[in-house]
Amino acid sequence: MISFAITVQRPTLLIQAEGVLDTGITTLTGSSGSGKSTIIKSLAGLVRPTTGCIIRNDEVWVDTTKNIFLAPQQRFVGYMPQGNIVFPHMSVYHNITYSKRGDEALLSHIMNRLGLGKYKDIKAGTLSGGEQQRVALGRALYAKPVILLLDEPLSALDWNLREQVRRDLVDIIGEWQIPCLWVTHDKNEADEVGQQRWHCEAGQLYTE
Ligand SMILES: Nc1ncnc2c1ncn2[C@@H]1O[C@H](COP(=O)(O)OP(=O)(O)OP(=O)(O)O)[C@@H](O)[C@H]1O
Repeated sequence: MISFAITVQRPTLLIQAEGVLDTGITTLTGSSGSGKSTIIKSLAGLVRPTTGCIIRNDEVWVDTTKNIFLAPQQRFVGYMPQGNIVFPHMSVYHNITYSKRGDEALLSHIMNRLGLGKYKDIKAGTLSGGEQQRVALGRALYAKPVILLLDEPLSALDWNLREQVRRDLVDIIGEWQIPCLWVTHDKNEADEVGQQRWHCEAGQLYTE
């Protein structure tokens, strides 16, 4: 379980967010510029909150009153950013094993589960959008994440691919039994995948 209560001061916006992430998918919707990526990046350790704390079970990731800030690599989060999600010139194998945290057994399980075995030595940049999405998820899972942070995981895909990839992501996340924060612009997508729903507006996080 991850609990947090943070603020992040941006030049034009104060972002205030408080919540608890437990096993299962929590979706985060909100208009452009409302603060969604800032919240996800704060959990990943890529943004330093101005004030507040982030705690996973008994481990303090951030406590600004005590000047505690755990670096991203110490948090073991699986983070899938928006946009270009694979290293295009690296093979699927090297993309997935990038974190060096997993082992052969986990690699083989991920390859099979995501249907990537036959692409192992292929350059990731040559794969289709949906296949690249699976490679990115494979890389996140190989890091043995304690939480998955997905920033618009379907936005780069063609419409006809989205439903299948969405179903695959939901199934796999369910099997891994970890918390997942899934950012999306699409309210229908949020309805379909989320057990818990959050919404961000003008920097303020609301539970729906
Ligand atoms: N590194 C940064 N430095 C300064 N301001 C930033 C930085 N990153 C984001 N912001 C500002 O913080 C606000 C929230 O941005 P954020 O990217 O979190 O929004 P978002 O809800 O994810 O938007 P989108 O849906 O368009 O990705 C915006 O006003 C943005 O300009």
